[in-house]
Amino acid sequence: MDFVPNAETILSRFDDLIAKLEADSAKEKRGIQAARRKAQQELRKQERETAEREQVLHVEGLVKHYGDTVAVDGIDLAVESGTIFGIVGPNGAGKTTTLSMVTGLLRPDAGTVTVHGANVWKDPAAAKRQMGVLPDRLRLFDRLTGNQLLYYAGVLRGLPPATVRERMAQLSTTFGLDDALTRLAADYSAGMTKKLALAAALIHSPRLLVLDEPFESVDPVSAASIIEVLKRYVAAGGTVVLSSHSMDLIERMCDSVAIIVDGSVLASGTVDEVRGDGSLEEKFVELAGGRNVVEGLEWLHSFSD
Ligand SMILES: Nc1ncnc2c1ncn2[C@@H]1O[C@H](COP(=O)(O)OP(=O)(O)OP(=O)(O)O)[C@@H](O)[C@H]1O
Repeated sequence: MDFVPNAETILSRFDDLIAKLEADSAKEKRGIQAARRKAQQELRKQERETAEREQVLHVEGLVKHYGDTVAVDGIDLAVESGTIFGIVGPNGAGKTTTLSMVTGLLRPDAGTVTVHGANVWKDPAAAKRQMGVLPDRLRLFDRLTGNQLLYYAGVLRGLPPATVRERMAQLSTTFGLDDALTRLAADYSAGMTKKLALAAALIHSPRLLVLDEPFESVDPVSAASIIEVLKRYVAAGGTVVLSSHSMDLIERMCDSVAIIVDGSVLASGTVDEVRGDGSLEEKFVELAGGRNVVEGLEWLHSFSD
């Protein structure tokens, strides 16, 4: 006779089965949770690495005093690779002082600057190797010709002479300097000097370009060529930090912007974030304290002769 389990036995088997399923699923759940934790750790690690890799320039707490004048008052900046970062601000705001400290030309009173992880003041050789710099009020060796200046800029950066000559030819054509290269730098116009210095800053194809007012004195056609060169450079992974008084150029070419007033960053972010609903110029005027009221110049309206 076949054994027929009674209802109690059947219930008890169901309970066993449910308990087993619950134990299995708890075990499975623990396994899945552990796998998720591992994936999350991996993701955080990747995010950290990406953030470190992408931050080409990191400026923290930069300060510079000239006697009683506080030129730079605790500036922080973070610039990602493959972007153009614009610095704007009124005259005397501290832009040149900031960029001079970023490039290792001026020692800060406080703060740190790192370029691709290299501290500009602790490991200047490693940091400067990665930078191309167009300083403000630049002085060229003006008894040299344009050709000689570009050649020395290239070989001093360790490039083979043949490579330097090839790049010189391409840069001078791009910047419209072909006819000027045999002339002494002393005889260059302000705009030509700027373009020659920019070519010298680019010749070793640095990872980071720091350009203090690259468009000052430059004609619109040359400015368009410079913008084109810079855009292609960042598309290939290069990074540009530049200062300018042209809000139009900054809006057209920059990914991010910082507005500096009285040595402090009053706004920074993407160009869209900073300008909000208005134009960048409106935001600039608002943060810089508005336009000066012109009074007391009536004498200028009556002529002395
Ligand atoms: N070598 C110096 N000695 C004394 N004061 C200085 C020196 N260099 C700059 N300053 C002062 O530091 C402040 C910031 O000057 P900085 O040249 O950085 O301004 P900026 O934003 O580049 O101005 P601009 O748009 O006119 O070029 C100004 O008050 C300036 O007078």
